[in-house]
This record gives sequence, structure tokens and C-alpha cells, in this order.
Amino acid sequence: MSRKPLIAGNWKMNLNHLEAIALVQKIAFSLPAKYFEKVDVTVLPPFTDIRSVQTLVEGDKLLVTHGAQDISKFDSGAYTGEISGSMLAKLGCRFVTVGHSERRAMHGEDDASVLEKAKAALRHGLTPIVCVGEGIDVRQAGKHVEYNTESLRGSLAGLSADEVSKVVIAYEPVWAIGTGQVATPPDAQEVCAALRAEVASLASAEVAAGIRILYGGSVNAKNVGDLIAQTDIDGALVGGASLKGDEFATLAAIAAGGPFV
Ligand SMILES: O=C(CO)COP(=O)(O)O
Repeated sequence: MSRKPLIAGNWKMNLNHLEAIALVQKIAFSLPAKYFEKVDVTVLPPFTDIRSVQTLVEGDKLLVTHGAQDISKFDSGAYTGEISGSMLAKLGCRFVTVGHSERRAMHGEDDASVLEKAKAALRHGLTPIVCVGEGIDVRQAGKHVEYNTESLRGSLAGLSADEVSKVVIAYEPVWAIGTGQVATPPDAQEVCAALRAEVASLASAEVAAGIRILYGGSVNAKNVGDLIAQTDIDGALVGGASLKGDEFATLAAIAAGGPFV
């Protein structure tokens, strides 16, 4: 089964709503429509930017989609500071990352809470991008494959095969995030292949063949081609390089098969 690559830009806590508009315009106008037949491109701004991005995307009928970086596991009510799936859906969000390692490390999220957030996303028609990834200690101990497959199992436990088929998975080794120390393509492939095999056992071989698995961690326009050439890597979750319009557009164009913009 052929899987359309997905390039997702995780802006993290960067850019105000005016800067967001400028960046989305830059990306959209750098990528002619034909590229979007070959690659899906999405941006994941901070919550405070989403309404502005939605207005631009819908007003100008852009082919770039948008999403969010987090979602509440609750649907509404007395949850100060939380943002619900229905609010994100109303803002036109298509994707939402759940379980990013920065949230796991700094906000106490674990596989069980990631699962609740993935369910909330699915309840509201959003595609959860479920993130897993090992720290350097796990990698050095040679336990990265088991660590990530177990984390994925916990983050998808109890979902139906149909629900699993609607998820995107992102493998982001913590030691590669923001360090410039990208995983080698074979190292990234090893884990992504194991994650796909895990999906086959959680859901079915057919679901596993169709699901998109992204790599994230120091992806840039120079290394993305070799990463997505790997059998089980279907795109990238990009941090730092997604904040530069030219580089992100080039990266998406490479994922579409070029020629480069
Ligand atoms: O965490 C990441 C994307 O979610 C990766 O960030 P960098 O691309 O900046 O390493």
C-alpha cells in the first residue's frame, strides 16, 4: 500500500499570531499546488495562533492544513487552562500531537494519559499524532526497540482496529530533538519498522500497511530525503526547521519528490 508522506511542523512555543500568518503565507506560496498531490503538509502552531491560521487557510483556500500541539482528555467543563477537541475541530484543526516527549517530561504525561488524549482527538474527528521516543540512556542500553513498541502499545491500548487506522505515529528519539544529532536513517528505520509490526499485532496487517509513521528529531532540508527514503518512514515531524518558511517548504518539496523550491 502506498502511503502519502506527511510533513508536520511543530512550532512548539514560538511565534505570535501575526508571525504565524506570515510563516503560513510563506510556506503556502512557496509550494505550487501540484506538490500537494504528493505530500500532505500541516503546521501545528500554539493555541493562540490557531484562529488566525484558520482564517488564512480557509479564506485563501490554502492546501496547507493546520492542527494543534495538545488536547484535553476532557470534552468540556471546569478544567482551567485546558483546550477541548471540539474547540480545536471548530478551528479547523486536522491534526493534534499527543504525548510529545516535552509534555511527557515536563507535564507528567504517560502512555495512559496519551491514550486518553488520542481518544479525545478521535471523538472529535481529529487525527492524533501519537509520539513515542527513547532517551539516551535507553538507546545506550540497546533497549530502544522494546521501549518504543511498549510505549506505543500503552498509548493505543484498547482502540479498535478502525480507530488505530486513523492515527499517525511519530518516532522522536529524545536525544535527537533540538540537538542537531539526527538519527541515522537505518536507526530510525529500525524503530519505525518495529512500530509498524506492533500496529499489525494491535490492529491488523492491513492497518499496519496503511498507517503513517513519521520520524522527528533534528530533521532539516538536508537530511529529510534519506530519512523518508526508508521503507517505514512516511514523513517527518519537524521542530526548528519548521519555523523557517524557505527551509520547511523545501523540505516538503523534497518529500513530494522534488524538484526543489
Ligand atoms: O520535537 C520535535 C518535533 O516535534 C523535533 O524538534 P527539532 O526538529 O527541533 O529537533
